[in-house]
Amino acid sequence: MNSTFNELVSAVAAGLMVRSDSRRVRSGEVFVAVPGVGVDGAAFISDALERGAAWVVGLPGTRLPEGANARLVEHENPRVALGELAAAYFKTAEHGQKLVGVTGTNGKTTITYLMEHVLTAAGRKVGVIGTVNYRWPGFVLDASMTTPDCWQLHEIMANMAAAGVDTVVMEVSSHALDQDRVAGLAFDVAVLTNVTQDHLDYHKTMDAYFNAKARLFCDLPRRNKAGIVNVDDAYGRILLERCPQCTGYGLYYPATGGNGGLWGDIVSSSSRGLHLAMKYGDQRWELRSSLIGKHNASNLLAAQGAALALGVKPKELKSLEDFHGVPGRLERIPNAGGLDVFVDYAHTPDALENVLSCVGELDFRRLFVVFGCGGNRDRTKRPLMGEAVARYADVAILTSDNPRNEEPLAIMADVRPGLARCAHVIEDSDRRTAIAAALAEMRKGDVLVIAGKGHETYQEIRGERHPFSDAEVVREILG
Ligand SMILES: CC(=O)N[C@H]1[C@@H](OP(=O)(O)OP(=O)(O)OC[C@H]2O[C@@H](n3ccc(=O)[nH]c3=O)[C@H](O)[C@@H]2O)O[C@H](CO)[C@@H](O)[C@@H]1O[C@H](C)C(=O)N[C@@H](C)C(=O)N[C@H](CCC(=O)O)C(=O)O
Ligand SMILES: Nc1ncnc2c1ncn2[C@@H]1O[C@H](COP(=O)(O)OP(=O)(O)OP(=O)(O)O)[C@@H](O)[C@H]1O
Ligand SMILES: N[C@H](CCC[C@H](N)C(=O)O)C(=O)O
Ligand SMILES: [Mg+2]
Repeated sequence: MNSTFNELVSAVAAGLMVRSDSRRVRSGEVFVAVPGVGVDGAAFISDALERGAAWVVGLPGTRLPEGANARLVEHENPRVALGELAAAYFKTAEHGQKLVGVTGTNGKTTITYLMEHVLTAAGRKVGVIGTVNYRWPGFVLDASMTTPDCWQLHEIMANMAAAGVDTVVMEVSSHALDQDRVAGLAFDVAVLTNVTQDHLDYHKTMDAYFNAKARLFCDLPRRNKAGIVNVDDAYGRILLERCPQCTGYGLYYPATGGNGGLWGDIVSSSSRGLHLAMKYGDQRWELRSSLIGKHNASNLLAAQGAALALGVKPKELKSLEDFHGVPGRLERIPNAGGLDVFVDYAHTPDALENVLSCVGELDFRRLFVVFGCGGNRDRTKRPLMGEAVARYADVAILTSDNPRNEEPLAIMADVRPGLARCAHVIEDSDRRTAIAAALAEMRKGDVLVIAGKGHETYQEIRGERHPFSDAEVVREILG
């Protein structure tokens, strides 16, 4: 029997459970057949029916097997249907939470931490969903993905609402946008950091990658919500042309004239941090931060722009001066050896360029960089990551990141051409002994950046996650 989507929404709002994995369906429930990236959920409709599904949502043209005792709802996008059903089940729109989405190749996690800090200081109760974890006051859940799947997302927001969270700040990955994981959510503020090479294994072209990110902004103008877009980035400028209602942010306002948008001037930048001067309309204010590097100046601007859009006053932004860093992002690892060691999450060419150019400006003798590239992800970024390292490193130690299901030595071979211009390269596919080799080679006055895995507490090899932390390994070796 065919039924309408509205009938189903009402039933779900009244407590009917929805599943997108046939293996989890129980008697009387709804099965949404999602056309997946790997497989087509429609192939599991029979399985769902055998387990007692009473409703099936599928693409137009979906047929139920002869004699099936279930109601069929056709929907042109079952992923969007799933999001709307999740919103109905968890009553997402009724929570009245403000929702901020941060997208872009690099800087998302950093900006969500900065926003959590400044909004909390301004008296909000904040929940954060992103790469490191999903958290709100009194709760921390392990994150398996940067942007969880749609049902889990609505469920987390409902749990946050029950705990009194009034503002949710989340990272929205390009995969999530492409797969409608944020369907059924209404963003109040969306932020674009930058679009540089990553994830071409999935999106194939930079334009497709950008267009996935741009989807976060499409619906904002219609609902009169705010977009905060980095105009120092070429794709950011394209987005601002497409959505001129968005607010641009950028560094170097004296050079641009500083009209419109939020502009930040780097008054000074050193190993002790940043001193920024902001201009927003006719308002001006300054900020000092212990975060270092131009990329963090940009992240600070983005966080301030989004906070302003949520009604935070410029003078309340001062609380950012007490923010002292994100786990695994240029995190200094104090050690008994007294060596300058940083762990960072740079795993794209642009992130390496940014973090190494910023460390490169510090006062040191030689720069050591331990890095590798993730397996089963964009192969074409590998030599470019090598080139970024070669531009700055005196000694490059090429090793494994998360090889996943690829051969570690094959991944390293993809990176190697990029390192051609680096005078001193050490190769060791074992990340622990690679770090040990770097530490053994270092002398006082040298600095080491261990890039790529940041906060991660595992290494994924042949599909299995083994406990591994760059920071712990340094402490184990140096005491
Ligand atoms: C390639 C990719 O992104 N896949 C994601 C996608 O999978 P999918 O829905 O297409 O799943 P599928 O395996 O093709 O199956 C299709 C449907 O059949 C169903 N099924 C399957 C088997 C069965 O017996 N019965 C059944 O009903 C499945 O439940 C699913 O609904 O949707 C799933 C639900 O949201 C995600 O969990 C899954 O993420 C995979 C695990 C993943 O590793 N994704 C990574 C690449 C990712 O998304 N990373 C980003 C971070 C990127 C960044 O740093 O910027 C992230 O947000 O974490
Ligand atoms: N604004 C920025 N521009 C370029 N590189 C940046 C910027 N901010 C941070 N980075 C670099 O990128 C790394 C990752 O930063 P962060 O975790 O904030 O980004 P992300 O977008 O959340 O990444 P992911 O997609 O992996 O979750 C940092 O460790 C740093 O090396
Ligand atoms: N969210 C990122 C994390 C990459 C982290 C890096 N350590 C790697 O494994 O490549 C991704 O899925 O591309
Ligand atoms: Mg992140």
